[in-house]
Amino acid sequence: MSEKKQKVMVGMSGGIDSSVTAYMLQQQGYEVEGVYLKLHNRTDGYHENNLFYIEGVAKYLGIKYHILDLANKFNEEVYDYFVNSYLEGTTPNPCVKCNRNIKFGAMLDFAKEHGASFLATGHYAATDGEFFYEAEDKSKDQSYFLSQIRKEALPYMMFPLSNYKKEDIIKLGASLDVAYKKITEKNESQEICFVETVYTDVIKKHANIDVEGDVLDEDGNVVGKHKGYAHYTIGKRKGFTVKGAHDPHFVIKLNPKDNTITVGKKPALEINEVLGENINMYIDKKEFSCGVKLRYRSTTTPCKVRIENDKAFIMLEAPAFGVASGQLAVFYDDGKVIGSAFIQSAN
Ligand SMILES: Nc1ncnc2c1ncn2[C@@H]1O[C@H](COP(=O)(O)OP(=O)(O)OP(=O)(O)O)[C@@H](O)[C@H]1O
Repeated sequence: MSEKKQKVMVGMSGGIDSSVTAYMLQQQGYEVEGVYLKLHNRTDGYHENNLFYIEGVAKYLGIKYHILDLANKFNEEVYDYFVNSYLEGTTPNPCVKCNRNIKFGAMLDFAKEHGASFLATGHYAATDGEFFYEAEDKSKDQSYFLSQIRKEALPYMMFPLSNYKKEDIIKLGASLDVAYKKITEKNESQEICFVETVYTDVIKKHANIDVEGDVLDEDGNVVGKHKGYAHYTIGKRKGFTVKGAHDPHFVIKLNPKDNTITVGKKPALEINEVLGENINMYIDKKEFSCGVKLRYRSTTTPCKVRIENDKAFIMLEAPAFGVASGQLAVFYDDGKVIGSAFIQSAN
């Protein structure tokens, strides 16, 4: 008698990565089911459009798919957090929250309830069930965004694209079937799925952020004007005036209380110590040396970390520039993610 196939639930977005993920797992002999999450209605017909592509793939593969409406949870835990963070003068990371609470929180629960042994996605990262690792394709690596996922979720996760380059996935997809070919011909998805163009358009739906304010130097002197603090993030060097400045000036602080921004020259952006909160660790050590990424796409900086209660005290061994509160400090041991914390402050 043949053994029953193990079931894998695939998070399907209607994009090429998750569509090829489903194909690969079926090829590997798993029983594949898909699940589409309704998270937000960015534009009219948004879900219908995604479901059109999912339907085509599901038909080709002969698989069943589910639709799971998590719009309320997404709104509360990702969208509101995103808007509020900008209004509070910090730089949110909505994908990190979504991965922890939605995709590898509620979607994982759904997969388990439906008898799946694993949950797979088209993320570019790798896992051995105990840790995350950077993807082979470093230019697409998403391990930074996965670093707040609970340790308990890891044994259920699968990333079949971990060893592939995006262009190979597109090529493979285009060669499979017309349903896949159509997906390769549509536009690539946005960096933040609910932001159509720029983040300020989203914030503007909730608050008037176009309120002119003063630009301050590091001593608190008024040196120019800006168009509203929520338009800026740490390190930005455009869109404000600095009287008589010859050298470039960068935003070093946002002050929502009085709608001012503080600017300084490049050395003022230099950071040597970072305080992290809401830590999520995959190792038990309380003191260790590692590399830290302080934003997505930054290089790793060598550092020493001390964990105390829910905080991480991070001493950089080389300075970093333009570190924003609200982003993640992700700890790497070579390509292995050993934990992360949200940046609370840096100096
Ligand atoms: N609405 C959704 N429902 C279910 N799973 C999703 C959804 N959005 C994203 N995912 C899963 O998370 C993975 C990574 O999402 P991301 O937004 O980074 O998409 P992507 O790189 O554009 O991938 P894709 O090409 O599959 O859209 C996707 O490959 C998919 O498996």
